[in-house]
Amino acid sequence: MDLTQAKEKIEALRHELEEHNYQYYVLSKPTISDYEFDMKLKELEKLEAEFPQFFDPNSPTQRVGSDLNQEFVQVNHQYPMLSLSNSYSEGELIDFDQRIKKLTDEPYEFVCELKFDGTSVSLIYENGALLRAVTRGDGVKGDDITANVRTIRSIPLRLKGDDYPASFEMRGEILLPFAVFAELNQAREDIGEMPFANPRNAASGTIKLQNAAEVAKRKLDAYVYYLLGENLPDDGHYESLQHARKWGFKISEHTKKCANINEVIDFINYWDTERFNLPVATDGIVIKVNSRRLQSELGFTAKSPRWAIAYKFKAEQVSTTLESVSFQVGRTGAVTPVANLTPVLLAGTVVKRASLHNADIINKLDLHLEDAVYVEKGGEIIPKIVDVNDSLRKPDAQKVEFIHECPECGTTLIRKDGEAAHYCPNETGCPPQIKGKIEHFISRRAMDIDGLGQETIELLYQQGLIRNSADLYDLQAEQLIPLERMGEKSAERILKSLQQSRQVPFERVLFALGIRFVGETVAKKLAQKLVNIDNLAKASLDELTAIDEIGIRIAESVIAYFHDERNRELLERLKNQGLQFELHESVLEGRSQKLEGLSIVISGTFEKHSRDELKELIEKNGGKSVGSISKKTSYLLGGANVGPSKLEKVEKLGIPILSEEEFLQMIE
Ligand SMILES: NC(=O)c1ccc[n+]([C@@H]2O[C@H](COP(=O)([O-])OP(=O)(O)OC[C@H]3O[C@@H](n4cnc5c(N)ncnc54)[C@H](O)[C@@H]3O)[C@@H](O)[C@H]2O)c1
Ligand SMILES: [Zn+2]
Repeated sequence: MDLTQAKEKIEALRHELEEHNYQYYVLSKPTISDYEFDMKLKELEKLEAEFPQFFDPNSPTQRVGSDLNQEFVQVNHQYPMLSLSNSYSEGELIDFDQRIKKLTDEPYEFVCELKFDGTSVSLIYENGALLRAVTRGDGVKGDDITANVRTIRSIPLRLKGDDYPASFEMRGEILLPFAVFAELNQAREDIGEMPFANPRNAASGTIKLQNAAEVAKRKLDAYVYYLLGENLPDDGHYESLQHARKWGFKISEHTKKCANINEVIDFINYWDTERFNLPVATDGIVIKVNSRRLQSELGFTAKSPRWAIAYKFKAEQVSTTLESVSFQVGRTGAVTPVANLTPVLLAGTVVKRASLHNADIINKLDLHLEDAVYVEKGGEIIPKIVDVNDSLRKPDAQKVEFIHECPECGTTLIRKDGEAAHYCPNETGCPPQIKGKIEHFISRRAMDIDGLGQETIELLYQQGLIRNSADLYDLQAEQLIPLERMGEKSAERILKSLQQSRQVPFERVLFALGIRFVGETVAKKLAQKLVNIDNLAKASLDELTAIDEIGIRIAESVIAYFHDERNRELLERLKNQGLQFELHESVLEGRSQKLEGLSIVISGTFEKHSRDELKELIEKNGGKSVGSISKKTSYLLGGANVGPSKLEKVEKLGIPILSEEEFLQMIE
């Protein structure tokens, strides 16, 4: 390779890696696997070492990938938040041990920790209280996510005991346990939202939401793993963590002290498969030198500490045969292909099926029946097919084709522009969709009908007693009692609960209707803004998209819903049954139009109200709360610590700044 070629290659790699960093850290939507990313990074590192004349401090090899986001206030880290160097083999670990031996004469121990796969956070404690929580950002400064972090129950807001340092920093990982992740994705799929690819992306996406109440609903969890500060209780990192546990921090019980690198390797081998029994995603093991004094002697490179290394598990792969592909229709009509495999042992469990997600993936793999396929189990729970060994393919093998008709009702499937999934459009006539809609309608967060579950719905459907949610309200005791596993008592309970559901507030009724993309939060927004169903049915695209958080996709879906004659009939019947289709009077109280036509940006921290409360006040008084400053912004509602870039912008555009006091006077 000559100099020009090297320079070109280096620049191309830097550019490509920067793009992947952005996809991964800012958008939480990576497009290549971590392994592929790390291999490209290593290639760049090698080239940069070979051609030092092209050194650049801004290269992805020299900096941690940035998660900074303009919507948050940024704060400088007291201690830089770095990455960890990665290794994928025992050999690299032995090299790591050798490098330390060269740098010091004294004996040392290692601490092995699970590498939790989430998003890192810095927590600042002062006098035993959580003062601030900040993301890693670009390593030097991060986004202030304190309000969101306060909703995580495993992060103590007040510490226990009295022997903690007056001021210190705790580092940890915010994550979403598998079970919560599965629930969240189910809820997203229920309303036709794209599910998250894995728990890590879900956690990093959640922690950057603008609405702390929404974050609280997602039930994030966190482990902490590193203490920083001046007067720490112990020189040992391991021992410090044991103290911190007594102060109320959640520390993994699987942290272990190891006397030498061989013990480290044993620990790694044990967790290579055992990690699949954990309730949370892990992607490796972190190995740290225990003594802090030695840590500071060893110091840092530009990007990572010399006293620690991450060993990353390669996702385990096995080869097996693809027997057939079946197509499942979900409750929103989305059709999911599933691969049926010759059963094979993978990471401790027998795998018979793998997710294929959508038609694009089938085409990309160029799947044929009887193919030898590689199956992998990564951060997700359901394994996936990652590759095909096409050298083993028989010449007459049959290509896997995506179906054109719904396997449940025969309707021709459709695919919307820009969407990967195929849908059965027969919303009111396709059995899984009918049942799915009714199940959603009766669910706890919607109409909350007691005594009715998936099985009973199935039964009532088979008996021809229900075809939509309004049919539920026509059910009679004598129709229910003869049903299998029913009885007078259960029938009574169902009818009573249906009766009570007539009091369920409008916003939940709206959510229960199961309009595509109208989840709980959107339903609430629509109800509060438009007050009753008739206004909603009449609302134009412009009116709908003018509402905070309602984008074109949701607006179009709402319009299409009311456009459908069958939905209008259904609503008429539900109205006649006495369900709530209007906001309750008590909610309407305290509303005004004092801020009509004003769009206000909130920034900084306030004394009397949280940012969420202020947002609600703006909306309650007819104003619009927007995220970023533009020419159309009427005011900046500024508290303490308004970001400098925001201040600069309002000055340039001549936008007046309101204090919290002034704002409250405006709406008095
Ligand atoms: N697929 C992509 O497009 C893409 C893009 C960028 C980065 N990545 C992946 O991200 C990784 C680099 O990200 P990174 O810089 O966050 O490094 P990293 O995730 O490999 O390691 C550092 C992080 O580990 C976490 N961690 C978990 N448990 C820990 C413990 N016990 N002690 C210390 N830290 C712990 C912390 O959040 C810390 O920031 C690479 O492995 C790369 O594969 C992938
Ligand atoms: Zn169908």
